[in-house]
Amino acid sequence: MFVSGLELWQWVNQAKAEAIASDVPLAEIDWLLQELAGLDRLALRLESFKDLPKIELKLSLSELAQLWQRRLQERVPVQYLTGVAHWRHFSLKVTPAVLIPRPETELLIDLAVEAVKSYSVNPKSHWVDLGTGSGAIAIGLACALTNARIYAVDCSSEALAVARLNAENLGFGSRVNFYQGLWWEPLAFLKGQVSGMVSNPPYIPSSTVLTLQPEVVQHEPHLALDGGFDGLECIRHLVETAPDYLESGGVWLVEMMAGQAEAVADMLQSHGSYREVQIFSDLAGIDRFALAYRQ
Ligand SMILES: C[S@@+](CC[C@H](N)C(=O)[O-])C[C@H]1O[C@@H](n2cnc3c(N)ncnc32)[C@H](O)[C@@H]1O
Repeated sequence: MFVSGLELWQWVNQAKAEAIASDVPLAEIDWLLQELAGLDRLALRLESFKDLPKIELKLSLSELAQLWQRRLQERVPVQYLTGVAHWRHFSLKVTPAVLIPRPETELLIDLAVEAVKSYSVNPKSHWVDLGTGSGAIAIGLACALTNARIYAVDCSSEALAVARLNAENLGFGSRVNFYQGLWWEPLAFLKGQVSGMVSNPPYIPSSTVLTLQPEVVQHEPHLALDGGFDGLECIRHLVETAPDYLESGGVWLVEMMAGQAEAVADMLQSHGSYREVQIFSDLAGIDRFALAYRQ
């Protein structure tokens, strides 16, 4: 479908006014047009696309307008509307079966790489991503730890289908193995051999989930959000179960919610199987990640 630059520019102006009225970030119009009109950020910022005689859209202008109304009225996240989320340098397919990977989660990969540098890594190392969702962490690990084999687990078969597709599309299909099941359960064959466990598990207290913004509570999978009554049920389980799977010196690395750092550090310290418990903050300065090494 082709539209003139002027027609699209007129639509953008209307969409901007609607975004302001509905308290939706203006940047989301750019995200939509980057995906659906193939425009780059500079052309959008300078509005230079206005002078183009024709622009190819992946859908008609009226379909674009309908999609935008779903964003405004139904509060559907723009990533579900386009089916794409950008995370690190990857374009990941997302559907409502998977959590939209968040920017803060990107730091887990850097923390894993730093942790690897601080002890000598087995070149045939096994790393796991528990609760893989879109596959973001597994793919990030496969890209950053070029000698590692990655094992990614999720209990949702719909999420795993998305994660598999992402790994294939990004060229990591042969380095990441996917398993359906509960946390470590499908990985019994790796007991005592895992060099690193990375997880962004559900960590929001059940009573808080329903108070989250409509984009999250109405559209993202609650299976990916709900961490039980205190939000710590999954993390507690990972603290208790990981020692059977991690090799000595193996890395335990988890994302958590603001306010959980002290409780998670206590769990790791008092378990007796971990050493060098550390807390790291995200770019907003919130204590967000817990890391420890298997004794
Ligand atoms: C917060 S999401 C994280 C998704 C992805 N790793 C990311 O960071 O964007 C948590 C994931 O854990 C999965 N999950 C929840 N309970 C699980 C369980 N008992 N065993 C395995 N996966 C589980 C959910 O399906 C969801 O995909």
